[in-house]
Amino acid sequence: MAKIQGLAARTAALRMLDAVLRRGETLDLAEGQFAKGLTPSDRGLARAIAGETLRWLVDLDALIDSATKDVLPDDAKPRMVLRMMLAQVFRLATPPHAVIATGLELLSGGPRRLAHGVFSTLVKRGAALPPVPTLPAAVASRWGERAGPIAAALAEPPPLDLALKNWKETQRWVAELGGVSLAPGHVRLARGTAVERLAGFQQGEWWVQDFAASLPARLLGEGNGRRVLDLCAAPGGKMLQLAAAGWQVTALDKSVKRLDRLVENLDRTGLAAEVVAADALAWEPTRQFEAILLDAPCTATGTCRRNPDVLHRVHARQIAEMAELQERLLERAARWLAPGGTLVYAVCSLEPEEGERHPKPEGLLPAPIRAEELPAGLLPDSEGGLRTDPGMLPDAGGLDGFFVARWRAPPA
Ligand SMILES: C[S@@+](CC[C@H](N)C(=O)[O-])C[C@H]1O[C@@H](n2cnc3c(N)ncnc32)[C@H](O)[C@@H]1O
Repeated sequence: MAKIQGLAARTAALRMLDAVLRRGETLDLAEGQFAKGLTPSDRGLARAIAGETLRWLVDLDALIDSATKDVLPDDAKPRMVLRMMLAQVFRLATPPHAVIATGLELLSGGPRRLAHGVFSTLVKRGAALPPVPTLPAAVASRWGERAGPIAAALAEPPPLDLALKNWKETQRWVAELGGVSLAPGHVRLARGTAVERLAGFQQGEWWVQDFAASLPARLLGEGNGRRVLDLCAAPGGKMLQLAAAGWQVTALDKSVKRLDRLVENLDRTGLAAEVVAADALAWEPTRQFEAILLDAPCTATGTCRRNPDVLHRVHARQIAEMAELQERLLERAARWLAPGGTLVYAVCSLEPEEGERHPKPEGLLPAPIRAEELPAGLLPDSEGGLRTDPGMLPDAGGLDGFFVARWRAPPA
């Protein structure tokens, strides 16, 4: 089978799509499972095919339905293969003959003629995708008036954001890497930049972190040696920011595998933190903290530009489950703050149930985020929380969707 060039990548992409759409797995997990044995370029291709198929799924299905007499079942293999074939032609500029050779091979023993016919009809007809992907109806309804701008931002994968260890060197890295900066300590590069070959990576001068993801730690300010608990810390982007800002960090996470990546990140950057592998729902600290950053587990719908699987596998049930877990984590974190200490809560979710709708944790006081603490173009909401979404800062390349809130423990 693997004799046809590029077939291995397509086979992996098909399995990844099946895992996301039928079993509700994340695209990252599916990639790790089905593309891990591929060459880096085949792995990149498999991810691109699966990612673009998920990003444009509604529009690809509309094209397929416009060219078939009988509607193909949603989960039938011919539909899945056709979605991939069209995504390659329309999004990845793959020549049709290469798409046909690999696509039909995936259907060996199946309705190849049907797939060939639908594909050729659409290509000959000059069919095209719309300029902006159509969101699944349930997602559009959840995101309400922000659905349009978010969908517009989804049309392309996002740029590459870096967080710098030393903020004072922002202009140096902007010049050296050829990027732009939206705030001190931030550099934005064009999408598709190969990270590991860039100057400063091996030396640990920066790490990859979406600009929105850098905002929660910024809202804790300078540490000056004070103790912060980074609760749910792995793989550690925010932990590195806190350590670089002079905090004495305790980084806790329950995933040993993700903590391995956190330790690698500490080694590469030469920053320090106490690392704790524990379940935050069971763990108890031996002393209180001057600050806590709770970057809670969430549905991650705010990362839809990079992870378009969230458009299809996150539903009301997952949102409700995450909201309940976040509530329990918030309750515990609130008890671990020293008098006068600050709690910053963050989620990379676009769902209000995981953000704005969480009540203030019992026993804490509001510590509203102020406009002057935020980068140009972003404002706090009327309650002093911060909401970002991919449709914001459109001229600068957008940013992930986050919700951030801040509270304070009463003084002693
Ligand atoms: C949003 S990610 C954290 C990202 C991280 N703060 C960063 O900046 O790189 C959420 C993390 O919560 C962890 N997690 C989920 N449930 C947990 C629990 N009960 N106790 C501790 N960690 C948990 C997951 O393993 C995951 O690493």
